[in-house]
Amino acid sequence: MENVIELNKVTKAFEGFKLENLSMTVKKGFITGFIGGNGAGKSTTIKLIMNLLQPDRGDISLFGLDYKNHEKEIKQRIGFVFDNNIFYENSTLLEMKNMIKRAYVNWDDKVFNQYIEKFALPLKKKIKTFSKGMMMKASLAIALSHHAELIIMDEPTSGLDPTFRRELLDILHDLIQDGERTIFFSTHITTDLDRIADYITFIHQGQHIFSKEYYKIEEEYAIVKGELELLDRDTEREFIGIRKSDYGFEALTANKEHTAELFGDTAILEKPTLEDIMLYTKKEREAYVESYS
Ligand SMILES: Nc1ncnc2c1ncn2[C@@H]1O[C@H](COP(=O)(O)OP(=O)(O)OP(=O)(O)O)[C@@H](O)[C@H]1O
Repeated sequence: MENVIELNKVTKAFEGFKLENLSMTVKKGFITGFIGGNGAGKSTTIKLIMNLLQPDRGDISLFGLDYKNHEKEIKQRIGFVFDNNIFYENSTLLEMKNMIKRAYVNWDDKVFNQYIEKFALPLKKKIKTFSKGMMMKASLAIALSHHAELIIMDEPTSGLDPTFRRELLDILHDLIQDGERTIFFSTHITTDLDRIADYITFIHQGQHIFSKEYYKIEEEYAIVKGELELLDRDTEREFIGIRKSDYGFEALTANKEHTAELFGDTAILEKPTLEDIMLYTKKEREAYVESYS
């Protein structure tokens, strides 16, 4: 399968934060959701992918090309939806569009006008009168109007109400139907991904935890619930993070089949949410740091 984005052992350090040896790929024709807690390094990774930041070490390629020799070509092929407002507030959307279109060889006014109609956006009102949802739709309309093969978005659904979010997710879903476009977007709202993501990439404190097909997560991970007597040094090794209470324990396993064999019907296995996986991973990493510091 073709990789549209490839990061190979990418490291980027800031004071107090290090994105370390990040290797990941984004597959052509699919939607990849990019998750991680606050400060995990999602925006930093997206900026590296967009060449808005340069790595200290490691290689980044898009469409099999590197920025050093192919920056212009790569940028033409990406539609980037920013997390904050890039528009001039006193301009109209029409004025902004006429300015931005000059940067793109394949700009297509017909496509732009279709999105303007679909999103019911006013072309001649000043941007400062736009709501957050309208602003997001305007960014999306612009990102989609130059026949970009790759759409990258940093937190596109944050701050949007549920109706707008739903609408945006439906649009993203429609966009990839021809198998030619690829979407990569970061989000805090992991339930959004249940609806549309084919792949999930998860980072935590600058470390890559996994990149997986969504359905594999359900196959491999489970929440396990049982009585405390089931836990000992051996069985605890089975888990990523354990929560104990007077009534029993709840834990996450990344080895569902083996766990099911080990505990038989003494424990209950349930389907985890992405939020569960993030929470237990955070717990495990914190416990590890605590015990070795
Ligand atoms: N230009 C910079 N200079 C110094 N530190 C930075 C810079 N950009 C980001 N950081 C730090 O890097 C860390 C990761 O930030 P980043 O914005 O990539 O995380 P994130 O996963 O997008 O978080 P959030 O979900 O909260 O937006 C943070 O601790 C942040 O303060």
